[in-house]
Amino acid sequence: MTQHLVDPHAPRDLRAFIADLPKAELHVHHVGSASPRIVSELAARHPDSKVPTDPEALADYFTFTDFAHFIDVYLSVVDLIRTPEDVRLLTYEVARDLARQRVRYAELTITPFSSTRRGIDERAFMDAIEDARKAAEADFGTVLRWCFDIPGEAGLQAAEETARLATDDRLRPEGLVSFGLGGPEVGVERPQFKPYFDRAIAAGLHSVPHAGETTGPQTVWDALTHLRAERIGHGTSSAQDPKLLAHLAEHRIPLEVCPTSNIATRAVRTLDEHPIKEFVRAGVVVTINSDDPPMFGTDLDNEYAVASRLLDLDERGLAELAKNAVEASFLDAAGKARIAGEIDTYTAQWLSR
Ligand SMILES: Nc1ncnc2c1ncn2[C@@H]1O[C@H](CCC(=O)c2cccc(C(=O)O)c2)[C@@H](O)[C@H]1O
Ligand SMILES: [Zn+2]
Repeated sequence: MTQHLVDPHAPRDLRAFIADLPKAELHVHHVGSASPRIVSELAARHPDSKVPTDPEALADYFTFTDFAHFIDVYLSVVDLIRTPEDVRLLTYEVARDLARQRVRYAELTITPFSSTRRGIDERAFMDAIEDARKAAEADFGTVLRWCFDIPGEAGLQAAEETARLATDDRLRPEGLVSFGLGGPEVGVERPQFKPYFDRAIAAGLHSVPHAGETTGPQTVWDALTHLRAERIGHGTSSAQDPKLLAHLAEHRIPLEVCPTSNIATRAVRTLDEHPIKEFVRAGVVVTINSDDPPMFGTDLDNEYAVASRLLDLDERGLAELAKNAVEASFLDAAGKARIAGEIDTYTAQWLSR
């Protein structure tokens, strides 16, 4: 495991509280969540791949010099997923890992363009993720929903394909709730994707683009104004623009904060320099997420432990963070009330021990 996983500063009993705290995760990538075991199994099936087959060697392979290097490694894992059975297995196992952390609801970001352009049939792809989603809910009680995102660097052809797969009633999966934009931000201006987000929003999907992860606050402004973002993936550079922070706070537009991701991709130098404190101080709604947990040597529980340290939170503060994610989710009202109730009951029982 790389150095990130165990946050040495979080008190032991808070980690015990976090482990069983019911949680929702809103910013976690499908391929990025493939466990070292799954990745090494897939790599063993494809000897031509540069991805190590040994889980230990994989930890070193998942150490990045910069964001571009992260994307290269990410795509080498995408290349391993070649059949609908690979997709179904990966999705079900990701759900198992989420359930182990008491994640009761997750919006998983999937990049269907990356799979269909690598030859996976689109109908078989949709059937595979839906089969896994229904099996996971039945077997683990974890509710999964999908975000389809455009790999922005792949340009408007990828945008067109992603919008088609997300809005064609013969193809779009039942679990699809949102539409995103991922990949490198440098040189990938957000306004060009407006027509595709307009089509997705018209089809009833929620807009949740990445923005401000590796570029400045203008990218976040563009995501808000041109793509009508309801939440922002990362939004890290928002802290550089007090007007943007005030806008996010006033309009209660949540940031999907992924602390360890920002360190692993070198978007932020150290956790102590992470702007999450500024977000909270400005009244911005913050949710805690893991992004690509095995690739960053972390998991959602560890991200909550990191947040407890950076924000000096006790159990009640952590429960509020968890409820922020439930409230910011696109789950129906009854589902939100159920999970928020589980959080309150669990926290009350813990504090009354
Ligand atoms: N922290 C992150 N920040 C941003 N994105 C993240 C993060 N974590 C994971 N991703 C995922 O990485 C993918 C990148 C895929 C990509 O750039 C690309 C470029 C050219 C061709 C192709 C192809 O498939 O042929 C793909 C995105 O789709 C996104 O879902
Ligand atoms: Zn992401």
